[in-house]
Amino acid sequence: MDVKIYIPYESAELYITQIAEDMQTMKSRHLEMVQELEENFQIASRENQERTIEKIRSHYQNKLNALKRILDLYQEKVEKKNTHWEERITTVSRQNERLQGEQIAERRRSREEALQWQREKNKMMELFSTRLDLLHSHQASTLQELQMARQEVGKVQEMLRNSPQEKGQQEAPPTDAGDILENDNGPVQQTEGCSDTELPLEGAQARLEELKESLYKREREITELLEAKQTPIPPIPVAQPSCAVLLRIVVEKAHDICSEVSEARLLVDHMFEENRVALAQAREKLDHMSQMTADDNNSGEEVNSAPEWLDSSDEYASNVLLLQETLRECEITQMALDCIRVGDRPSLSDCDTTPELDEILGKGEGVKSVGQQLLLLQDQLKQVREENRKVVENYTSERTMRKKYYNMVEDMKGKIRVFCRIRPMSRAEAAQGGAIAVGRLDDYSVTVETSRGPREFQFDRVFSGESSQEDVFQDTSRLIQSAIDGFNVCIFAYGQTGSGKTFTMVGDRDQKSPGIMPRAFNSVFDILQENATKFDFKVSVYMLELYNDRLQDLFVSGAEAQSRRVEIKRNRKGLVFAQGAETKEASSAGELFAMFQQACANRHNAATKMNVESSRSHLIIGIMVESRNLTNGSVSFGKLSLVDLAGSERAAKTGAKDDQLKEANSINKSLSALGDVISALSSDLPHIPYRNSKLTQIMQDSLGGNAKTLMVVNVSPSDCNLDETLTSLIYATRVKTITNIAQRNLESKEIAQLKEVIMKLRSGQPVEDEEV
Ligand SMILES: Nc1ncnc2c1ncn2[C@@H]1O[C@H](COP(=O)(O)OP(=O)(O)OP(=O)(O)O)[C@@H](O)[C@H]1O
Repeated sequence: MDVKIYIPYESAELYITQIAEDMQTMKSRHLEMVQELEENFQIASRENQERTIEKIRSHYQNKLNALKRILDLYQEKVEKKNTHWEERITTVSRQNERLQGEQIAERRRSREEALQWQREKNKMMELFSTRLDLLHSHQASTLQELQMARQEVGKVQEMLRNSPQEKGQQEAPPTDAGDILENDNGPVQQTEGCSDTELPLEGAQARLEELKESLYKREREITELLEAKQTPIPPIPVAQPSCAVLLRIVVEKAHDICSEVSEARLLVDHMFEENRVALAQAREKLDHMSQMTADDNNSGEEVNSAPEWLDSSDEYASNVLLLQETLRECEITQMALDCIRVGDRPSLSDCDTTPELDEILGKGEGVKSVGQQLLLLQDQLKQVREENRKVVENYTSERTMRKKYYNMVEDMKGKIRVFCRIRPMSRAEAAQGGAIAVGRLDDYSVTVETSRGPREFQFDRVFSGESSQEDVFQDTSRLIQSAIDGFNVCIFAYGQTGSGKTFTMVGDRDQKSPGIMPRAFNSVFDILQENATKFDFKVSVYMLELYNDRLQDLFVSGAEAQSRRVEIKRNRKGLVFAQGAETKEASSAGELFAMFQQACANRHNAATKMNVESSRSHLIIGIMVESRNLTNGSVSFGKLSLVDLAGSERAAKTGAKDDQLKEANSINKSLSALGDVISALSSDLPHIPYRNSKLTQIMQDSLGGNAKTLMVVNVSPSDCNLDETLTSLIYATRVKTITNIAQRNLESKEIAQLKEVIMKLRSGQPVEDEEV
């Protein structure tokens, strides 16, 4: 049964109002809760996001750390390899030097031997000419006698011809003569008559005999003389001990090289093997030929007759000779190579008593063969040296290439490039008796002899005292192109006073050897000229001096310079500019150079103990190049800063007093501020103290900034300046680790146009509609 409860209207209204109010309260509470929940959700999602970000960050940090570790490992490896190669190079260069020394000694020895040979030859020539003279005189007298003999023979023949006639005349009339003959006295008379006619004949015969005898005698003498002429020249007494020593030294040295240089050892082994094969082949061929000769001899009818082909061909004989010669050479080479490999020390007496060698050398030609053998060994030594040289060359070029690519990578990373230039020893240093303590090892390394042994430094390029201004500039010209392409480029020289900074940056006094600055002026305008069809260029320049911590405009002099206030400012992009300094436009290298000369004339120089024309200020030249691309209208702004720093110095050493002492203090202060900036940058410190000096303020965009920077560290080679040189080199090494963030200053056509409009508006010029 339904029970109905009636609530009075007022109460019901009250309840309903109450319920409505409660519901309203609940709703607002719910809304609050929803809002709270939403807020919580947002907080939670933000936290989530942050956690994710943190996770990603740590992930990448880990990755970065891993990469860093890999890089470190790689660098360590590279350094290890570097040291390994350097050691090898040092060993090889030392060997090379030793070999060169030996070569000189050998050359001297062979010159002496050649002189001795010459003397002996002259002696023999004299002997020959006296013999020839003798022969000639003999020949002349023989001819004379022959003439005489011929006359005598003529006479005898005449007499012989006349005698039968006379006989006929005597026998012809059968007269009294026969009677006479028949007389008792007749035969006597006849005999007498006969003996009268035969007497001259007998005399002629005797004379003939005499002549014959004399002719034989002459003939014998001439034959003897001729024979004497044909007898071999007695062996020239070459200084055998020197040969023996030379042979021993050559073999010893070759063995030393082989034991120290593995490539040489391999080469000798290879040569030995090749020679062994050649020797076997030559022997085989010679055996074969002798066998053929013997066969032909046996098959021939006459035992002693030579084979047909032997008779018919001279070629055969010469082939045999050639083969014998080859065999002999191979055998000598074999012995020499064996000695070199094993390290035997042959002496000439050994050679003389070794029957094997006797056989090879040939008894009568001992001296000549030793000479030949020496020549052979010298040839081989030359070959080994040549190979050695090639190996060294390969090492060097490989090392150079590696460093070149390493530098390129560093350059791309934005590392500041550092060149080191060692100037020649100055007269003052030579007079002080200073020894050379700093030297260039190769294109990239410099070595310093310190009291604790040699210390090596690596740079992007190293120039020695012999390097020309052109050599130094050649490697900097790439940066000038960068300045024109819209980069900020800074080239500065650093080093102790008198180390050659001004020589490097400016050149010598009369500009016979211009330095980087004048060369850069030419180079800028040469590049502009080359690109004149593609770009429109504008070149402007300021030249400043930082003297006693005060910036001075070098385009003005005297009182005006004193009154003008030049301040270092940086634009929004962080680029440094000199406010208050005059900026002049230049349209040619000549014009720029004239401005430079004017500026140099206003610069502060003074003589110090260390340098007769010491720069007492820092010279700063800024060349701004604005180039408008004629094809796309884009504009780029590049700045080439060229800085010749004043020299760091020790007051005591330079002999500075009064004003000069003040100058020196100011220079040293600014340089030490520069040192602090370099230290902070190289140690990655959060704060870089650029503001400590005007010099560091000027160089702010070049060191750790957005410029491409090249520093030339100049050093003296003398041990008198060893401390300063070491300090400079250590600083320079630190600078090398600083990374810049080089950026191109490029604006699109539109921005460039708008800027132009603003400029026009500022200067109150009218602006066309289409310009905007
Ligand atoms: N590479 C070089 N070849 C020949 N002479 C040199 C070379 N470098 C320097 N010199 C000579 O050495 C002397 C000192 O050089 P320089 O004036 O350039 O030194 P610096 O470092 O600028 O000195 P400072 O800091 O005192 O101005 C000069 O006479 C210069 O001609």
